[in-house]
Amino acid sequence: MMVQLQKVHGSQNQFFLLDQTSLQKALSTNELVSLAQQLTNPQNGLLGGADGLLVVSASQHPQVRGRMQVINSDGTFAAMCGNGLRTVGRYLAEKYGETDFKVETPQADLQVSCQSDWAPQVKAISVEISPVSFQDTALPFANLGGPKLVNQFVPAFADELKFSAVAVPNPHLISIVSHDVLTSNLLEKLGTRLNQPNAYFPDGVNVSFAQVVNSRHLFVRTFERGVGFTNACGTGMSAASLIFAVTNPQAAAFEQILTVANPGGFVQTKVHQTHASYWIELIGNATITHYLEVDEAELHQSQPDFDRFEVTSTSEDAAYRDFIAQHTV
Ligand SMILES: N[C@H](CCC[C@H](N)C(=O)O)C(=O)O
Repeated sequence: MMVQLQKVHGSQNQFFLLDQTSLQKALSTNELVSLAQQLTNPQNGLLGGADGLLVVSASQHPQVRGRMQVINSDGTFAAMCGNGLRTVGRYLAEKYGETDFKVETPQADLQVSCQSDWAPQVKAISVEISPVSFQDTALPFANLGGPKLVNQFVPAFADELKFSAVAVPNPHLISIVSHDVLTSNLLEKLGTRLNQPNAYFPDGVNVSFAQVVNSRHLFVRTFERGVGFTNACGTGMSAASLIFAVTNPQAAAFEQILTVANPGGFVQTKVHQTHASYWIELIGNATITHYLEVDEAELHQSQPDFDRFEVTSTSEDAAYRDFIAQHTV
């Protein structure tokens, strides 16, 4: 039986998307991991590979439209994916003809809301990034001087930078840096080191450097856990927005739309503070670049033959790139 997958991106953070409910026999966890690693491989994957595989399945939770699982290109599962949730949100909105609903993720059912198109063929989705925790056990992290790390020097990581660690709920290490540090090789060195066996982040960590352009505009680069450098990391940009708001009270950034640029374009964030907790709204594109048709049996193969995938390109990626070129921030 022929089934359809999508290749999608949020701010050029690229994924394959598979709806398990479209299969006669859902893929097992091992099959999903193997498929993710092969599809996304930049050398011999499909369409130049991707940063991960988004797996949609039915949710057993009431009033929830579907469930999202995130598999990084190295085969590890992630607790959350902001750019990916926007594309899953669009997929479910079009599947069910709805604009506002919740999507089940490992730690929370999160709100998704379709926005007005940012431009012709540039669909925009708002997603809830939550839960947020600064607790060491939530990332987890250790050996960083206590159960929380907020805006502290960490000489073991870099001589003159302050770092914050936060789970949204996937793990993030954030530093607000100068343009020179942002463009140095420090991010790659630190990201690589903290995603190999290390004394601080046993499960790895997404590492982001954020440059403050002004009080409503950041630029964020991320070295992702389980992937490496990506064009954008939705949870990384959300976490960086939170750290900016928390550590720069004079900017009065809470409840304000922030523009967060990245190598793949830009998104908008809004950091919400409710009593002693936070959540972040992430708004950005949800672009379908290709539709893929393949016999379901191929997906169950240990080494799928990508020549058997019928690929149809859309014109959405060109529309997105035009939009970004006209709105470079
Ligand atoms: N690499 C991340 C998952 C993907 C996050 C990123 N692509 C996003 O848009 O949030 C992790 O293992 O925590």
